[in-house]
Amino acid sequence: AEPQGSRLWYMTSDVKEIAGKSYDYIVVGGGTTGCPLAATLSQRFSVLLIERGRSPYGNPLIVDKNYYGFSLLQTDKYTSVAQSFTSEDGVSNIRGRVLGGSSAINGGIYSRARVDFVRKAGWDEEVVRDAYKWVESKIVFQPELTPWQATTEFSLLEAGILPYNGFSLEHIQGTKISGSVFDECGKRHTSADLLEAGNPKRITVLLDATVKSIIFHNTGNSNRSRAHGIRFMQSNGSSYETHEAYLKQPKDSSSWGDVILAAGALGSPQILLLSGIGPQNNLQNFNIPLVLHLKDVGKGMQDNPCIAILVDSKPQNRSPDPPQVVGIADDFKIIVEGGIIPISLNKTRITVAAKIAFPASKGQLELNNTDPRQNPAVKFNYLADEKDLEECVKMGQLLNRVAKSKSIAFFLGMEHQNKLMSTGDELRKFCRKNVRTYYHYHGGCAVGSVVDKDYRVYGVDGLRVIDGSTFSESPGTNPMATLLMLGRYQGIKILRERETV
Ligand SMILES: Cc1cc2nc3c(=O)[nH]c(=O)nc-3n(C[C@H](O)[C@H](O)[C@H](O)COP(=O)(O)OP(=O)(O)OC[C@H]3O[C@@H](n4cnc5c(N)ncnc54)[C@H](O)[C@@H]3O)c2cc1C
Repeated sequence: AEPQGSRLWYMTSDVKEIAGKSYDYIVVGGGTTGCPLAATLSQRFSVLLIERGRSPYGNPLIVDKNYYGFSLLQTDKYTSVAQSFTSEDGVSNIRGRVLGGSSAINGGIYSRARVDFVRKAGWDEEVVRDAYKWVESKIVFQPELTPWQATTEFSLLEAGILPYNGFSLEHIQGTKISGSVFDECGKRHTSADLLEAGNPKRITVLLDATVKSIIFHNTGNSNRSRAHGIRFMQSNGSSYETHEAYLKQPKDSSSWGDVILAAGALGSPQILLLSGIGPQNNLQNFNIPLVLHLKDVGKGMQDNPCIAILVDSKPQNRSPDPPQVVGIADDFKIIVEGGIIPISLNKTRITVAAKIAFPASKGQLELNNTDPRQNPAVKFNYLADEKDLEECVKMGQLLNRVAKSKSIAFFLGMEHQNKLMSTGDELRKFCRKNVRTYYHYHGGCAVGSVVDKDYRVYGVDGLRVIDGSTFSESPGTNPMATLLMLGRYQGIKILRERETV
């Protein structure tokens, strides 16, 4: 068993211990959405939560704010807590690979989605509110501003991002201090901490195990396939050594549980494809037997285009400082944050970065090999749509105003030194050349095209996807809060569904 402090639920890295066992629910991916989902389902059902990465507990790269950003620098192919990938656009990016998922490596900003996003999603507003509050009572904190964050706050106000809204978890126009998953002692609380709110006797966490595919059986007379279990391997073991775990199958099939993919915007479409669900031609290229031709798996991939300015003129050795203050500008279309980010083990840069909240450009994800541990091929088509390019110009103008603010000059002890772009043409060129990620990528298993409004995969039984891959558009604000909420929300919905069976 893995070290887990005083935690009561069972956690192991021994794949053989789990092989052959059956559970009411199998949640694939112990990330931002998967942990609250597993915790909630465990209130009544046995749950296997299977995660390809290791434990976050006791790892300073994850839990200690002083090491914020270091986990993004130290990536390797199969075991580091962050896995790097480069999209086909040539932009380098990161995904979480640890219990807690990307909530264990991210900037920690916690901000609820607006009510219009919730309404458009068709969610029950009261259950959403309760689910947000459930998360917030456990892992969300009001930050005390660091000197650089206080400077960011003043510079955003000087740049005209008004009004000043003080501390707020809501997504409101202007400048606000946001919630954070770092507590007052600088300790990060990941989604894994939410497992403590479940029933420990019914949760089994299998770490260091990568799911290769879903096991399907044909049901009854119909030709419909039903998920029956999963195939998995030791994450750093041989891909030829495969194990299986199953869903319990009580006599009454109406009380069967589900395999639920919560493997993130890259992981969930990848597992569907590896399991034979997706566009036929992509599966044929890799000789994967077709279970269901579902053309939209991997479609609609989006990443919010970002541009950033370096505020300091050269690398220094400051303490890393994740964002605490957010500017929400241009009628919610632009989000701005500042941070101090390590660029090597002893050098940092001070940055202010802005993202396009609702990009129009979309791309796609495809398999490029059949190893579930490797990244699939993904293209986001950053700024391909002219509207995104024009929004990027506005972001550039806004960042220029922030960089030239008196607050930043005061913090640095001098005027901003770096050359700023000013004309539309210069900024367009700058955007095209320097577009990068804000790490808020999503899509690939969108509601309405791959999963239905209950997050069940179309055309098969016993299989759902619940995570960032299901977003057909960005929540506008930082997505973590809404994904934590979504795990809890869908868990509650499933429990309620089962009550009526
Ligand atoms: C560097 C960075 C900074 C960010 N900053 C912020 C921020 O400050 N605020 C904010 O709101 N958002 C932020 N985000 C975005 C946010 O963290 C993500 O959108 C969100 O965490 C995604 O949640 P998810 O549940 O969809 O996926 P994840 O949390 O990534 O979870 C997916 C899990 O599935 C596991 N998995 C994948 N494939 C398999 C497999 N085959 N078998 C077993 N397990 C598998 C992964 O290891 C991972 O643990 C940031 C993201 C990054 C990367």
